[in-house]
Amino acid sequence: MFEKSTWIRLPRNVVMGHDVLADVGAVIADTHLTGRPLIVTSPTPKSVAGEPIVDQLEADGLDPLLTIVETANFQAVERVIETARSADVSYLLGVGGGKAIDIAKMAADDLGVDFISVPTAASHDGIVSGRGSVPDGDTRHSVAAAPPIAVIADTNVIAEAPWELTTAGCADIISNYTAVKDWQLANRLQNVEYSEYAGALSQMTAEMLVDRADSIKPGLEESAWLVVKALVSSGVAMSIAGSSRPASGAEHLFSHQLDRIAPGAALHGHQVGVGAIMIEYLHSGEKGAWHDVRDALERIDAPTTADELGVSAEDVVDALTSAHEIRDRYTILGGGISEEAAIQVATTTGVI
Ligand SMILES: NC(=O)C1=CN([C@@H]2O[C@H](COP(=O)(O)OP(=O)(O)OC[C@H]3O[C@@H](n4cnc5c(N)ncnc54)[C@H](OP(=O)(O)O)[C@@H]3O)[C@@H](O)[C@H]2O)C=CC1
Ligand SMILES: O=C(CO)COP(=O)(O)O
Ligand SMILES: [Zn+2]
Repeated sequence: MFEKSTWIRLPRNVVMGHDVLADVGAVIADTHLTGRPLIVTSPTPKSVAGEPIVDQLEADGLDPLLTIVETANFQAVERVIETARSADVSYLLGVGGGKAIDIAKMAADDLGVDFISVPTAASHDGIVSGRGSVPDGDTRHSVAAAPPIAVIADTNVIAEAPWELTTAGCADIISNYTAVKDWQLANRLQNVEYSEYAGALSQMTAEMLVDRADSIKPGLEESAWLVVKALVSSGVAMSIAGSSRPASGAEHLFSHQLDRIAPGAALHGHQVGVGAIMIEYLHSGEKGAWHDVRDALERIDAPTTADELGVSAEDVVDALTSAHEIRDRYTILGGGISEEAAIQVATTTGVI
């Protein structure tokens, strides 16, 4: 008897392009959301987009509330939940980078209300996904959360964001190569369920971005458009898989460990990019595709070395040797990499 079933949750509206921030009210109306909105944002995105959205919604006769998230952690999720409950909020908007969007989507999931994703930077591929990712003590949780009912990505706002945020988003996409290889390996060695569609979509997204790398330039709205499209596509792959597997393998474990070892040193996307160079080396050896991963990162101006990330050689080796410990996710790191092997991979690839 056939007993397999799946539930793929995708956004109903993906609105992207020039000045679409002005359409927030229209999107809310189209999705039939009623009641009081809570805008969850972080300090810089607050002035770039949070406050203009408040002004727009007030002019539409709504009564929006705004709250600021400084750091992505479970306490922040709890605070947003309390704020929403005490102010009788009906739905949430996450306005900002990955931090604000993750916290808003996790709080919305707990509250059982809808959530709209308004990225102000093309810095990560969680803008569409139904996953939240937050550190918790010595570990990190990738948890199921409410996928956005709508995504509003204003390419004008995103093109004006600092260039390194866009290169971080590109690197997060380039890391899909190793994430998919790790997923396939886990399928072969551990019988982990693998989705051909999600894996192919994730890989194709990385290939399309790399093919267009030379046309991705600072300050260009066309570039913001290309990168946002790729981030949406990668998020859809995660939604199809029902996990972050298509976009998160050992290179992400390495980055999550760096977050603990050298907090705030570099952007998520940049860390996973450097991780992808080394993890590709572990998959395919010295003559393998790690050169291509490194070249693709260089072409989009993303870091390829520990120095460029602002971390030490010891930090890289620590993060590599402990990456397998933080999550029950089988990758090429298996039961762990020795210190000697970590030094060798990081040295051969020029990361340290
Ligand atoms: N759920 C998922 O599937 C995924 C989740 N993630 C998560 O997302 C986070 C990484 O995302 P990232 O966006 O790098 O992190 P942040 O949200 O911390 O944003 C990075 C920086 O960009 C700033 N910023 C955002 N928008 C603008 C803008 N328009 N102009 C100027 N500055 C801006 C932020 O300012 P400020 O400091 O003022 O907030 C912050 O300093 C991690 O926590 C990661 O785990 C990443 C990928 C997928
Ligand atoms: O960053 C992500 C995908 O790019 C999410 O992955 P995690 O589940 O490892 O946090
Ligand atoms: Zn990522």
